[in-house]
Amino acid sequence: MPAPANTFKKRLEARETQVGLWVSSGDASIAELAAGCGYDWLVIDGEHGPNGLRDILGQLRAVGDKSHPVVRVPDDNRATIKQMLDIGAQTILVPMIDSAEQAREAVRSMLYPPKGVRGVGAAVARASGYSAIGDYTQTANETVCLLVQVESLKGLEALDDILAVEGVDGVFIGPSDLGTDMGYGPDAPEVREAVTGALKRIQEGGKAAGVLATVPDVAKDYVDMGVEFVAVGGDVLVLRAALCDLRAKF
Ligand SMILES: O=C(O)C(=O)C[C@H](O)[C@@H](O)CO
Repeated sequence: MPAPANTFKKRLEARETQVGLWVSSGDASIAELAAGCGYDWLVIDGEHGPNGLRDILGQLRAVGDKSHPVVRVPDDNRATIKQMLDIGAQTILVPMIDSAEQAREAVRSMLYPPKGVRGVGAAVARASGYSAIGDYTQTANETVCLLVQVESLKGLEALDDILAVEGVDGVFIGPSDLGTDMGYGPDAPEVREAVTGALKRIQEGGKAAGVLATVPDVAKDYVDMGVEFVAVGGDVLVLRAALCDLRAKF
């Protein structure tokens, strides 16, 4: 029996637009709740959310097959990527990618030899159903999905080289980090122009493009552009706004 198909990856390859949500709370109940709201994908945020390996494991179990969990790792550390894949993440989002070399190393971390350097331990891991999936090691390379974040001026300069890296399935432009590097907030017109231009370059470069927009009208613009994976908000941001709005009514 082969590794389970990655429906998110297949839809990226079909150039469909998938609507997602950032889940930064680190809470499995909120992840489970969000998974039932119709989002095609959910970022389980291991970079800025209070998420360790077991926290992410709990959120993967809570999301189940109700949505597609995209695990954002803290950085491009090879061992961390291996651990997230072994607990069952199929799609990994790697932040702060500034060069093609970094992107190539991230690809190698995702794949079993000879194409990569992912350590073989799936027999005792959730990814293979604790060995229920007998052919996991032989088939997993085709089902994992690597998304890299380009979110600095240096990364934008290297974007064409990053787009040429085989094994990168999608490139996400991070408005907050890119904007800060540019000297602006994420919603500044200068940042929106840079983000939009980068997204078009990604698509022209043959990769799936991704972005986060917490302002609905901006998110709609990206969906209308045909951006392939668009996060339209975050659990923490939406919850706080709703709680403040409710309190203001009394
Ligand atoms: O730079 C960005 O924007 C992102 O990478 C997304 C943020 O990190 C996310 O936490 C929302 O603020």
